[in-house]
Amino acid sequence: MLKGMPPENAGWSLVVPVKTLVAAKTRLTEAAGPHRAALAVAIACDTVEAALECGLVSRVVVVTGDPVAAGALSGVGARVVGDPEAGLNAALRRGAREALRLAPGEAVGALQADLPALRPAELARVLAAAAEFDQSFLPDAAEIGTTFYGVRPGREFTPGFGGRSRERHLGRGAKELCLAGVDSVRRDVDTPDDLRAALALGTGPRTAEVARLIVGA
Ligand SMILES: Nc1nc2c(ncn2[C@@H]2O[C@H](COP(=O)(O)OP(=O)(O)OP(=O)(O)O)[C@@H](O)[C@H]2O)c(=O)[nH]1
Ligand SMILES: C=C(OP(=O)(O)O)C(=O)O
Repeated sequence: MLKGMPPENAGWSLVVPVKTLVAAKTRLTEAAGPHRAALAVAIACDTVEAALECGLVSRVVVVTGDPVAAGALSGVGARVVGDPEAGLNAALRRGAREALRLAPGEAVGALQADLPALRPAELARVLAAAAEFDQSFLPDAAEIGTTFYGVRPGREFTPGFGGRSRERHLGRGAKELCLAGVDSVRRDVDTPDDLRAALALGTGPRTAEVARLIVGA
């Protein structure tokens, strides 16, 4: 590589965790009724499809132990690996190992699976900003959790998702990305209000279709 030139491979491998569908999106149980599992799959597929449309994303590795989710997500272009069944961060580390096996020189990020309004151009802004730091993250819309955590090539991938993960990532020295105009990357969907907010931003087609079946969404 010539001095001063950007690295030849400036792409990102993104790891997306998808929990077993029977246990997924429980905060939407009442709102989604019999459509809860379909909604979880639709949201994850719209998220992954949009991520793969981002020019800075080389691949998406989905970690799941669920055969239905695995089939749907490989159908939209993700590489799927099994879940070690040791919690969310262990699943993310498993996905990161696969990403590094496939592309040792690439940056690795974790992206939540519940971003159905994700816009590829907004994700590109986040990834371009993240590339400036060894370790960084993007807080969720509520500023309590995290929707993206990433590391530059060669840096240790140590995600701290779960609960109040914004605080945890800050405490571990990850750089908080403070960017305007990336609402779609921060708009995670856990509750009926979140779903309404995502629909107002404009979701991918699968989420919109399932949401039409849910009264009040
Ligand atoms: N592969 C994998 N993904 C997980 C695991 N735990 C959580 N996730 C995923 O991580 C993200 C955040 O998880 P949670 O907020 O705990 O679960 P959720 O299904 O989004 O919602 P709730 O059931 O309402 O808590 C979701 O995309 C989950 O699918 C796990 O053990 N393995
Ligand atoms: C797991 C997390 O998200 P949520 O519970 O909001 O899905 C997190 O933000 O770390």
